[in-house]
Amino acid sequence: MSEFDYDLFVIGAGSGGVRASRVAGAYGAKVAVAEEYRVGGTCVIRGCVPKKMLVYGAHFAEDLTDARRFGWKVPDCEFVWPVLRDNVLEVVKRIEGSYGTTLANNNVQFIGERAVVTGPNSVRVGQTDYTAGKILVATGATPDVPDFPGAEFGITSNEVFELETLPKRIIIAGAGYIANEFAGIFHEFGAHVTLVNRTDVILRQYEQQIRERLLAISIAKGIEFKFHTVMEKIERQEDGTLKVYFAGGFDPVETDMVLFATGRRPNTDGLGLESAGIHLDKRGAIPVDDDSKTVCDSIYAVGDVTNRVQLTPVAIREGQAFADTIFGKKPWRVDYGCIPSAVFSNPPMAGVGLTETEANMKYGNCKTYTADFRPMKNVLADRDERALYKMIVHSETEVVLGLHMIGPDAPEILQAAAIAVKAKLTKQQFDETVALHPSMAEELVLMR
Ligand SMILES: Cc1cc2nc3c(=O)[nH]c(=O)nc-3n(C[C@H](O)[C@H](O)[C@H](O)COP(=O)(O)OP(=O)(O)OC[C@H]3O[C@@H](n4cnc5c(N)ncnc54)[C@H](O)[C@@H]3O)c2cc1C
Ligand SMILES: NC(=O)c1ccc[n+]([C@@H]2O[C@H](COP(=O)([O-])OP(=O)(O)OC[C@H]3O[C@@H](n4cnc5c(N)ncnc54)[C@H](O)[C@@H]3O)[C@@H](O)[C@H]2O)c1
Repeated sequence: MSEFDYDLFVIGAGSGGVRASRVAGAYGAKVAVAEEYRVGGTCVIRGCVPKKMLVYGAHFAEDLTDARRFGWKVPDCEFVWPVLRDNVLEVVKRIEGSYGTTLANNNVQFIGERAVVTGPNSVRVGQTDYTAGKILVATGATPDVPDFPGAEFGITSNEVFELETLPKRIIIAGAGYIANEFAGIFHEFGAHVTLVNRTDVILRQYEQQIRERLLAISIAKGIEFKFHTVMEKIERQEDGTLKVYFAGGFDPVETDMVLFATGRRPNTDGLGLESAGIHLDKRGAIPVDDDSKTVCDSIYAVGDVTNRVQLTPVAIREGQAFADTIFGKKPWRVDYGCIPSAVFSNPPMAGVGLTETEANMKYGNCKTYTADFRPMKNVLADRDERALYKMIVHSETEVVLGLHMIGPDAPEILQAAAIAVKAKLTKQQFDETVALHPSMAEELVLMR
């Protein structure tokens, strides 16, 4: 008999926590997972999954317009938000249910409440104390909302999926992932979208030419950008609309909705980690080593709460590596090199490996190749939107160091190409691959 109630107690049933719980359970460990909201976490309930479904739904606005150029007699169409919203929420509920079933099938005990750490081997849920050989903190992150008068009148990505009605005008704070994805979504739903950003750089971590192409296309579509400013105050007016004031001499603007997309901070408030001697970094994240272990030998942390890479597949890998290493006797570590990522903006962009600036800093002058083209579908649709692919290549070895793209289906194309970049293939090996014609992806092997 173990001296503890559980071999593993997981706090948070999101991407990282569910993977770690079910894999540890499958290895025969006695596992409990506590979740204060809904099984599935951010990705399933109010992140990647419903977001992607809204991206699909929103894109019909352009598809239906383009269809006429392809010979379809499309009558004037009406978009009914509650239908899309409720269908998306229904699918989310089904996925949540299947996550619960997976936990049960792997003998993981589910506790639907908030848990806090009370010591190296103990947690508290409500009035009940539990002990565990290992504790895994997988509590994710939460929207970081700037503090200024009236900020409470804005919403975050937590609320955006359940709106009663769609705004006709929306101001989005931030110019990162969520801001650009929802700018595309709301614009296609017919709203006037304004993005407000402290600098004039959007999606800073992406390749400059690619993000500049997104900015140019977004502006051409009618999305408005207010750069070098921040919101200073929001007032709610008698008719329910909002008046937003900006720093730096910009006139106030009336709007129906404000969405904060200003980053996500680790969910560590009141989590009791100090009871185990764990101190947070200045972003509130839990510091961990390469095995996701904290300074306390019995406590580990994975996913957004560690603020390493805030992406679902990374949280899942960290959870899997933890469970394999600790409960499966198969130790391995997550490799953070060449993580592909995408922004589901309109059009979407995606990238893997080094940007040109990063590559030049690391290796000196690198070679770059680009393909700047109008996708065939856009030609017939008479849509003046060009795709751009960019490859960064080591000047001596010819190894492809980075691949970046914007255009239709860029995330789908990049996932496959990321295998080649991760495998350190050379430009010549790309070129030796026969093009698949006609496709957009063939540009990858035809770049000059
Ligand atoms: C709008 C949006 C879109 C996104 N889109 C993408 C995308 O397209 N691709 C991508 O890779 N990533 C995307 N992400 C990021 C992705 O959702 C996260 O990186 C991922 O969910 C992190 O997983 P996690 O396990 O660390 O945390 P989470 O999935 O957030 O899970 C943490 C869980 O812990 C629970 N919890 C917190 N504190 C406690 C406590 N004390 N007790 C019990 N339970 C607790 C929370 O309720 C939550 O369910 C998106 C995020 C957002 C917000
Ligand atoms: N497609 C995807 O994979 C995807 C989609 C959505 C979210 N995510 C993940 O979720 C994380 C959070 O998304 P996000 O868009 O909120 O963050 P982000 O880090 O991508 O962007 C935050 C933006 O807010 C700005 N900002 C920060 N503080 C501010 C302040 N006080 N006032 C004004 N502007 C401020 C930043 O300059 C930046 O433009 C992302 O970093 C990403 O890891 C991923």
